Parts: sequence; C-alpha cells; structure tokens
Amino acid sequence: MCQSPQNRPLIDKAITFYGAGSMAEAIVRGLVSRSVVLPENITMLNRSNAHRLQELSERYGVQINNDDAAKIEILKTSPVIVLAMKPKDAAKALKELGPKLSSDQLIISVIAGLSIYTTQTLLGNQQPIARTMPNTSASIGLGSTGIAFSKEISEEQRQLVLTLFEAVGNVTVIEEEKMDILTGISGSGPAYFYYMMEAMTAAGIRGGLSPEQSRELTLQTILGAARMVQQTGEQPSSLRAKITSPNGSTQAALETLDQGDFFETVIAAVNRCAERSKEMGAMLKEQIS
Ligand SMILES: NC(=O)C1=CN([C@@H]2O[C@H](COP(=O)(O)OP(=O)(O)OC[C@H]3O[C@@H](n4cnc5c(N)ncnc54)[C@H](OP(=O)(O)O)[C@@H]3O)[C@@H](O)[C@H]2O)C=CC1
Ligand SMILES: O=C(O)[C@@H]1CCC=N1
Repeated sequence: MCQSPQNRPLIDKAITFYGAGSMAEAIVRGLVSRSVVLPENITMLNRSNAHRLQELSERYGVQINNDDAAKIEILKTSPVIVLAMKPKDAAKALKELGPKLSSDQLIISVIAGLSIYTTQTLLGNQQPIARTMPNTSASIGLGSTGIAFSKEISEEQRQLVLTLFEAVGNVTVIEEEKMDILTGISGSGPAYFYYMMEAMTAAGIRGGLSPEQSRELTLQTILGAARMVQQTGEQPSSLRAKITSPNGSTQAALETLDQGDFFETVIAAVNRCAERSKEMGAMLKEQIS
C-alpha cells in the first residue's frame, strides 16, 4: 500500500483519464490497487464505448461519464488530465480540448510520438505538459516510465507526476529527444519478451511437453533470469557465460540464434520502434494547422 503516514492516499487530486483503453487501465489498476489515488478521485472518459466504461467502473470503482456535456465539464475542471487515446485520434481530440482548458491544468500524455511542442500547438496554448512513455506492467506496480517535462510545469505538478508513476514502477526522467529510443526499449519492450515467451512455449510443446508445463517452465525461466540480473548485480553477459559450457547445449542454442543474427535483429527492432515513434510524431505534427 502506497499511502502517506496519515493513511491518506499519496495523491488526493482529481485525475481524469481521457482515453480508457489498455494503457489507461494498466495505470489505473496500478494506482487503485496500491491505494495511490482513491477510485472516487479517478474519472475515466472515452470517445463512445459506454460498455467499456461500465466495465472499468465495476472493476476499479472509478467514476465514468458518457454524456458529452458532462464530459466537457469534467475536462474543464479536472486539475490533471491524462491523454490516453491512440496517436491517430489525438489531433482531433486535442484541438477540441484546448479551448476548454485553463492554464493551471496539468496535461500528462502517454501518446507515443506526440511531442510537447505538437501537444501545445494542437491544444492552442502553452499548457504544462508531462510527456510520458509508460508500459503496461504499471498495472502490477512493475512499470517503467520515461518522462519529459515542458518548461511550464510547476514544481508541485512535477512532483505529482513523479509520485504517480513511481507508485506504479520505475521512472526515468529524460530529455525529450530520447523519448523515441526509450519507447523502443521499455514502452514496447514487454511485447518483445511476450513474443520470446510465445516462441519458447511453442518449442516446448512441439518437443512434447504439455502446454501447461511449457508455459510454466518458460515463465519461471524468464522471471528467474530477470531477478538474477537484478539481485546479483552481475552483467547479463557474465550470467550467460556461467550457463554456456564450451561446446555444450547452450552454446549450440546461442549459435543458432546468431545464425538469425539475434543480437543485431533485436537492435534493429528497437531502432525501428524508435523510428516508427518519430514517424507517428511527424504525422501528428503535420496535423497542426
Ligand atoms: N498499450 C501500450 O502498451 C502502450 C500505449 N501507449 C500509448 O497509449 C495510448 C493508448 O493506447 P492503448 O491504451 O493501447 O489504446 P486503446 O485502443 O486500448 O484505447 C484508446 C482509447 O482512446 C479512446 N479515444 C479515442 N478517441 C478519443 C477521443 N477523441 N476522446 C477521448 N477518448 C478517445 C478510445 O475510446 P473508444 O473506445 O470509445 O473509441 C479508447 O478508450 C496510445 O497513444 C499509445 O501510444 C503508451 C505506452 C504503452
Ligand atoms: O505500439 C504502440 O504504438 C504503443 C507505444 C508503446 C507501446 N505501445
């Protein structure tokens, strides 16, 4: 439980999530389950999917609203708004939102590629912005979030953003130009490991293990490997060396990975992710007019 000594939640401001999909839910789940924000202080809004909002309300006890006029009122008065729609929907949403805001409302964006400059220009004002790149592991308090702040951010707002994301994992404050490469590592990164797990599980099944056995063996292996790096403080390369007997089975496996240029393929994937993030940012910038 992440509560202050008086047993009050760490954050007692109203927070509105504008966009109520996977990423918004991951953050909300992390915040509510760790009692960082009371669910009655969280409002989740989306474009039109009332069923989805109902589901979130039942799951987390958060406030929801489907009524367009009420949504505008909530957005006008919320001290903190988290922008959590897809990049393709952001320009229209921000252009409509901007004129409703007052200068002290804090905007936290989780939208991939969307720069602080483009956000402020689409909003039509110099709103205080925290551009963030979280990941879905925030839902279990093991997130990793990169944050860049606009110069308009007050110290109190900066602390609030740090408190919010530190409560659901690790935080790395970076210069904004590094946000694309950070997206390639930690924003999208969980998907690479899930993909690796899918492949290892499939290999186990093809080799005759039951799906349950293969899944459990894969899961414990990746969990143990991550914890080993964390708890021993040793480099992954040194831990790898301890498993790899000369001419043994691990070496044979690693050589097979290298035949597929594993190391450089991973680097290319991270770089392509960063490049795609930049492309999405450029497309959003083009929608300024
Ligand atoms: N998923 C991830 O792992 C990560 C995602 N992100 C970023 O988070 C953002 C959301 O991604 P994700 O949660 O996966 O997306 P989802 O598709 O799951 O959710 C998008 C949400 O945005 C809502 N929405 C769309 N248009 C508007 C609008 N005009 N006004 C208000 N709400 C709107 C949708 O509502 P409706 O259903 O009613 O249309 C939906 O609730 C993206 O920008 C992505 O880059 C960042 C880090 C990691
Ligand atoms: O795929 C995406 O665009 C988002 C950004 C980071 C993770 N998912």
